[in-house]
Amino acid sequence: MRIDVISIFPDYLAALDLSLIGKARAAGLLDLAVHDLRDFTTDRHRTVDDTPYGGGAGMVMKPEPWAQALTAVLDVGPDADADDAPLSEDAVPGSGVAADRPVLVIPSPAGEVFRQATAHELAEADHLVFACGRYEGIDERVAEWAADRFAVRPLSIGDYVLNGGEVATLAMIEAIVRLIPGVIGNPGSLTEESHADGLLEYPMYTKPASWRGRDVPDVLLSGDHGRIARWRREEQLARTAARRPDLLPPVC
Ligand SMILES: COc1ccc(Cn2ccc3ccc(-c4cc(N)[nH]n4)cc32)cc1
Repeated sequence: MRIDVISIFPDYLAALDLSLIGKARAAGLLDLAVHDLRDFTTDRHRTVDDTPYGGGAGMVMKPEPWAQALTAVLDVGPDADADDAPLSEDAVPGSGVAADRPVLVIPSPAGEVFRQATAHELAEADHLVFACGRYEGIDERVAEWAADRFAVRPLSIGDYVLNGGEVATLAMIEAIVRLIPGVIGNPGSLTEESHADGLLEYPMYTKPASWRGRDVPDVLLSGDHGRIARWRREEQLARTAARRPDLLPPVC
């Protein structure tokens, strides 16, 4: 997988050099590059923003630097040798993730909510491009213009407002890249975590068996794997009902 990130704060993405993602890059499981949007401006002040048409507070990101940057990442990414053949249909119809069309993720408070299912979908893509906006956002015409060459996906990581797209991009890249085979040492853990089966994960314990007067549930020390599995499922359902009733499967 190839990932390109475009931002006016490229240092914000330095965390992508660390830990599992850093190791995946070193192992050749992931090809990732971060680009400074200001490198795609042409004026002396490297201007990326201007006042909003129609008035209103704040500034809006100018479209041309984005068009220059997005064109550049298409020319260096895995699509670079793509001939001018018409873009293929979606690999999964309606998914927006086509066999050879790069996905342009635009973090936005106005985007579709990014969920674990979205992470699985985007982990199948060959090329992801993240456009990290700042100010009040990016001129709307960029997403319209980009739709000819990208599957454009405005995505939100939750119903709260950040100052820009970088934190959302870090969260989404981490959620996506950990699903790539070989990135996580123990892939079995991917199937037992929250949201993997639609429910919240069960409580976890490790040594010591008794800690400050609090004991690990006896069932987990019983060695009865069937009983342990049943207890864990009951705990998942109880925890999900208490904290995220919206995730509970419908009662038939
Ligand atoms: C018009 O209202 C606003 C619009 C944008 C902003 C700040 N901002 C600028 C770019 C950008 C990209 C993503 C996000 C974001 C994503 C999530 N889930 N929360 N916040 C926020 C962003 C403030 C206000």
